[in-house]
Amino acid sequence: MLTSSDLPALLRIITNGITAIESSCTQRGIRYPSLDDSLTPESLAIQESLAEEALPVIAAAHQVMATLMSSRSFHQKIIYGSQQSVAIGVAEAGHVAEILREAGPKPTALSPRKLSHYLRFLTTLHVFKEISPDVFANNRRSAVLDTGKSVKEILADPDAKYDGAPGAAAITGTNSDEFLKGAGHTVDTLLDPATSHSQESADSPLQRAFGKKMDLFAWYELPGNELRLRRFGHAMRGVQLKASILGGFDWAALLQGSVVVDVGGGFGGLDLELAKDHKHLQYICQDRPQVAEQANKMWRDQGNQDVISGVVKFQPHDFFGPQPVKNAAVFYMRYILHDWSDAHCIEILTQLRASATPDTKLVVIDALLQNNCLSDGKWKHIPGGEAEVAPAPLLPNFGIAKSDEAYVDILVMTVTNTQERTLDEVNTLLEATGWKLERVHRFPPPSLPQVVAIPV
Ligand SMILES: C[S@@+](CC[C@H](N)C(=O)[O-])C[C@H]1O[C@@H](n2cnc3c(N)ncnc32)[C@H](O)[C@@H]1O
Repeated sequence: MLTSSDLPALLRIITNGITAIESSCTQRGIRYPSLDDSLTPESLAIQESLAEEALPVIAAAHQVMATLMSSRSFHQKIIYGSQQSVAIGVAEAGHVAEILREAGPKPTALSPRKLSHYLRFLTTLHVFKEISPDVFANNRRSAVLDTGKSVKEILADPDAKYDGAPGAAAITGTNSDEFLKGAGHTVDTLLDPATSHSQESADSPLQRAFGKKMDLFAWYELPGNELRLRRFGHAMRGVQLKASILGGFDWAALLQGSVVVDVGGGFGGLDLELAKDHKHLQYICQDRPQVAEQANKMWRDQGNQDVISGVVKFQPHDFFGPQPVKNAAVFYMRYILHDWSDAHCIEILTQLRASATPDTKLVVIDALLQNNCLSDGKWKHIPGGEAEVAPAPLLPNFGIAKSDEAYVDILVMTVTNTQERTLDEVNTLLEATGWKLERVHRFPPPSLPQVVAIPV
């Protein structure tokens, strides 16, 4: 007798998951947002509240596609995947989401004929919709590109487009400019004996693309990169992923006046978010002098009370040098270690350890890569140490449903010549620098996990 394919099992996962989502919505008297619904905080909250239930459904749906699609079509989706980045980059550069929100003919530097082809391609990916031939409208997926500004305001000062806006437009612009230019040089960089085994950011594909030899953050400060630096800062500020910062670690339990240091904190978006809920703490956001100065000025100009009153302070500091704060309750870092090779991470963590008190906690917020096979249970003794493994026949790491970190893994190889890490790899860094892994807080994607460590 023939054994059955995985398709019936995948169908059951999809049916059970969607039934659970629908019945939860019915019980709560709400409707799960459709692709045509506006992107409101309420609809985002509904989606977030059902993220766990959605994971196996998304993983199964993609596995059905991988099973049913012809090899040629499936291969084409992979090799031409970068065309998605190109098309959405064109839509962002043309301020299309804002133009469609205002609905009506508006000036654009783009050729209407070419633009309609990019937009139609995006509609096939559920981004924008074509309501009549060559006439497009926003949908829930294209609305993420909308800065909320008027087209007139953007055209009057294009460099300020991302100031004060949600970060998706900024990260789209960053990706379709310097990141994609770097990506085109990846294979050459990996095959060139002069760079193939290098662990230095100066040897990244991005540096090769621009003909420079320096780390990404020094490069951002070169004359001519002013817009890129500003846009990157807004991209990072905009990636709030609230659970990664407000969930997990017990900020409320810290004593009144405790000092929380955000190491390499950029524009301080996370500190301002934390300060909304935890006014009893003092926040010091450290970064390169140019970034710290820009952030301080920006928030003061915007009248941010937490910055003006000193609840959140910006401090210029090079995290490779001695850490000036000697009484920190918490050192935390998001998206820092993934930008640096092991040798450089050891320098950063050693400086923090040298300034830690016996009670200081270290909170590392970065992706944790999950192997795509069954776990050997090595981290069972650490709370949160073992990631959930998907039920068969799904891929153990939930495939596309939990792939955000895998995408960034490949991205950082392009832009900083580094990789995301597994928990084993993070633990190696902690052990080498006098920190002890205490626990891991994990959240549904896209929120990043928190690795909490204490001084040995
Ligand atoms: C990927 S961004 C993350 C920003 C912020 N932690 C966040 O999650 O939004 C990396 C940050 O590290 C900062 N940085 C790079 N090199 C640094 C150094 N040597 N000392 C301090 N900050 C640095 C960059 O300026 C940038 O703001």
